[in-house]
Amino acid sequence: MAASHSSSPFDLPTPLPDSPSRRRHAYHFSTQCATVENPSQKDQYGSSSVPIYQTATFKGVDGQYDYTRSGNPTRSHLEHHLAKISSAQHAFTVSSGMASLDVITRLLKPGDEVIAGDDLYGGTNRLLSYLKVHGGVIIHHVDTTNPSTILPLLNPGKTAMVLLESPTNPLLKIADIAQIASDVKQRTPEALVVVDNTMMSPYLQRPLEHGADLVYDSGTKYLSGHHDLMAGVIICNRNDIAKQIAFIINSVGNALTPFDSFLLLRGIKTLAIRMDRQQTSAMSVASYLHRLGFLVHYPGLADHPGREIHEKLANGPGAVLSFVTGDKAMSERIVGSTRLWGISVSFGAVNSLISMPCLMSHASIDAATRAARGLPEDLIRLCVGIEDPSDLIEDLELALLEAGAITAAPLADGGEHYIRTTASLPRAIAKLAEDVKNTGLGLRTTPRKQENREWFVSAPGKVILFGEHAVVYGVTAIAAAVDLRCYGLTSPRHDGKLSLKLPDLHNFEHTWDIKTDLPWDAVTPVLPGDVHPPTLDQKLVDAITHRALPPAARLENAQSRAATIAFLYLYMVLTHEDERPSFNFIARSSLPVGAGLGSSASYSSCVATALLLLHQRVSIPSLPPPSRGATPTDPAHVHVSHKGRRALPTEVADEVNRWAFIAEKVLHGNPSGVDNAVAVFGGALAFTRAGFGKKGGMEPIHGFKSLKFLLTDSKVPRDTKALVAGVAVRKENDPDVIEPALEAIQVISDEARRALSDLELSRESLLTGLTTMIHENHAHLVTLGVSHPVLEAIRAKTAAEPFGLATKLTGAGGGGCAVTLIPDDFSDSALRELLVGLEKDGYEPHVTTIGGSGLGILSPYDENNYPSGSDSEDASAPEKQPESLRKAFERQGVEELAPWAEGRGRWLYV
Ligand SMILES: Nc1ncnc2c1ncn2[C@@H]1O[C@H](COP(=O)(O)OP(=O)(O)OP(=O)(O)O)[C@@H](O)[C@H]1O
Ligand SMILES: C[C@@](O)(CCO)CC(=O)[O-]
Repeated sequence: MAASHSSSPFDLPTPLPDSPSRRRHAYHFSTQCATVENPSQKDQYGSSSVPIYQTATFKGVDGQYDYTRSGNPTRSHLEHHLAKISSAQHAFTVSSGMASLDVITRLLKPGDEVIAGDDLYGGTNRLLSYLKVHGGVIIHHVDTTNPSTILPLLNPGKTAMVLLESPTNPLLKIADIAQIASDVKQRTPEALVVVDNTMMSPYLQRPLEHGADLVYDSGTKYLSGHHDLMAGVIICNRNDIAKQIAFIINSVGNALTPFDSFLLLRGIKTLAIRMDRQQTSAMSVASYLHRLGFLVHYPGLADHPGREIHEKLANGPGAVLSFVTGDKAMSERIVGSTRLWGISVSFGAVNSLISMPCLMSHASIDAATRAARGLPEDLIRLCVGIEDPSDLIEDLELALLEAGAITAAPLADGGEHYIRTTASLPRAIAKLAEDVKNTGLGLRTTPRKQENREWFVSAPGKVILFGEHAVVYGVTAIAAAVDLRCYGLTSPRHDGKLSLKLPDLHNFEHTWDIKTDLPWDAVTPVLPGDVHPPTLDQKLVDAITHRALPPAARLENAQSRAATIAFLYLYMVLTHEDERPSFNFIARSSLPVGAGLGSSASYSSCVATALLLLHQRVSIPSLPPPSRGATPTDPAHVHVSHKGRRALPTEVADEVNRWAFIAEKVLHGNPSGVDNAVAVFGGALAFTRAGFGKKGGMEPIHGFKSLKFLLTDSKVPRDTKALVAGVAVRKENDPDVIEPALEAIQVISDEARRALSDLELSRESLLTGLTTMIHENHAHLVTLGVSHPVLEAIRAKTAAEPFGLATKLTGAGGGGCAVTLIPDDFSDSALRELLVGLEKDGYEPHVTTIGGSGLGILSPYDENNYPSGSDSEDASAPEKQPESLRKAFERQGVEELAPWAEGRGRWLYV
């Protein structure tokens, strides 16, 4: 055993170049899996499969092996192979996954403290409970999805182990292993971070690379893949820990048998190929259930709360998912009705399995504890195998039908589809009604009250990767949120006035007397619950333009003029009867304005959100008051910025999106709606405008998070409205040129969408494909007449040696920004050189990843801390008041805007 453990994990080295002109890359994971070689342990007969040394003892003294409990050649091969594929220094194999944990927990002493998750495999929980009673070990169970819950429990000198699963079993919760490991190392460096990696296998996740000290796997699952053996694997890099583990295994005598070592080695050869297939099918099954309206736990789904962190830690969402039906008896019927899905505990085999954790794998946790830890009794776990996914979905569909969980519903075109049955819906609806009653969440139907809060809202800009302009004519666009945002802040007034301040637009500011300065005779209000007609009320636009705008001298800037009309238009249309809220609104952006990154849509989304909140047409759940007094630096609530994702209900997001689209119409003339959809929903979307002979809608796209882009602002101003109108004219005049270009862009978008969601596509093929598509899409945009010499210069610069990068214009073009794909192997020094070069030419480059949060609203917790920025209050005792949120907001530099805003407290996101 010692021989294999001391060897380097890279015993299967990249071969030397066979000619200077032909490079060889390091072997990929699947090659490493399939190639079992241990140069320090050659077989005497050259057997191509590792032989089974089915012997208890070895003859002679001073040999490498003497007794199979301590070491066996078959096991050595296996452990060497496992260390290699896990990029680890040491690997050990024992008789089961639980035996791995048993070995690891033998490192503990009485009095030691262990911090573990609250959604753990039942067997893990059972062993920890045993240790608590019989070993004097103190166990703390916490929600590991929130690293800050661990911090108070890290007890220097006491905390000996932090035990994590990610994703957890069976709720698929995600723990930020890297963050937790870093916190643990900082506060209790002596504590070991241990990760159960069984759900992922070393193919998808290698926790040692994220700071874990010890990783264990149940080899019974994905590593072996056939449910024909039991095995446990332990890997680590630290020699001191490896020595103790080897000692324990030898003393306890639970090392893996030669025959099981042989079987496990055989299974590992196909790990990558099995996992690829199982994962792709799992995604299909998860999406299918999600579409039907079930609550599905799967980190591959766009609405999974831990998806962003998971994508940072792992190379895929895996092949286990779970979902709830709302009814335990119904879940039992579903499980009992499947034929292809075997009812069984465990997972990871080539055959698909279905189970109810509360009755099976987690039955050893008592019902009260299950309830306390939020494990639903009706939860169904699906472990997807390698069968044909259409058979799996069909079998599941029949079981759902048989159990009464779904039912056929007619479609408008005469066809039918399946929907979730109402049997479980009344509960959901009742719950929603209860939520609305308790928290005020959702859309308002009751009369408004005086609004005294400051509302702080924000929305991101966007980058269109494929399909700009064409999207206006029903072609699909692929777009994603960028990490630059517009922020809007309201502060109440009590003097019947309304003010708008736009510091980004030459510090434009104006105040209106609501009653006398606005053209109320021209407005037809849209009542709460109604939707705005598809076209703008031109009469109102004209009335605002001619009667409400400040004198021309103050509004010669076309940008502030448009922004003001959009703001007043929404304010007036949303107002009905006497409900005319009096407040100040100020908007600031970290986005370049009018540069093609959707500054108008993020501004529109902020205006729409602020106005809907002030008109009390939408509301959000409020937090309970803080337990201690807030100060300007301490909001007195746990700061969970970016953890508030999915906290804003869909109906609020939809309503904001509808109104942001109206504001966009004022600003853009004929917008497709893609920009405001990204500003509100965030992430990455394939967006198709409705009404061009095909179904409109949007679909989240995965796979963007890992891509790096360079956005270069050419600093050449342009006007989206004019550019969009220009394409319309060209399309009218020259359809034979423009129509084929639009069709070609649709093909590119379809291809990009397929490539980005194809989990089986290699990274290299994805990047090569995207590069080609970027070049092609740009060429079509040139045909549409929206490029600009400066954009071509940026393209040439990024494409030139030594960079060789693909760039296209993004957004409306005509100047504005260019987007460049930065491949994984592009060196930091080359990137620095490129940035310096671009800056030297007068451009503003910005390296970014895309796909972050959409609309955000700061939860209104600290009304007392930040007094309202009302004019009268400011005037009365300015020195005595703590600084208003508004003043602080205005004071921040553009660079500080985002971190400062984030630090204000708990942001709730769509
Ligand atoms: N921070 C801001 N404050 C006030 N108004 C803004 C702000 N940002 C954008 N706007 C409004 O949006 C307009 C810019 O819209 P335009 O469509 O030209 O650029 P963009 O949205 O950045 O680019 P694209 O639509 O091509 O993505 C401005 O003229 C202004 O009216
Ligand atoms: C040019 C365009 O396609 C994108 C502007 O960001 C216009 C639109 O879709 O509204």
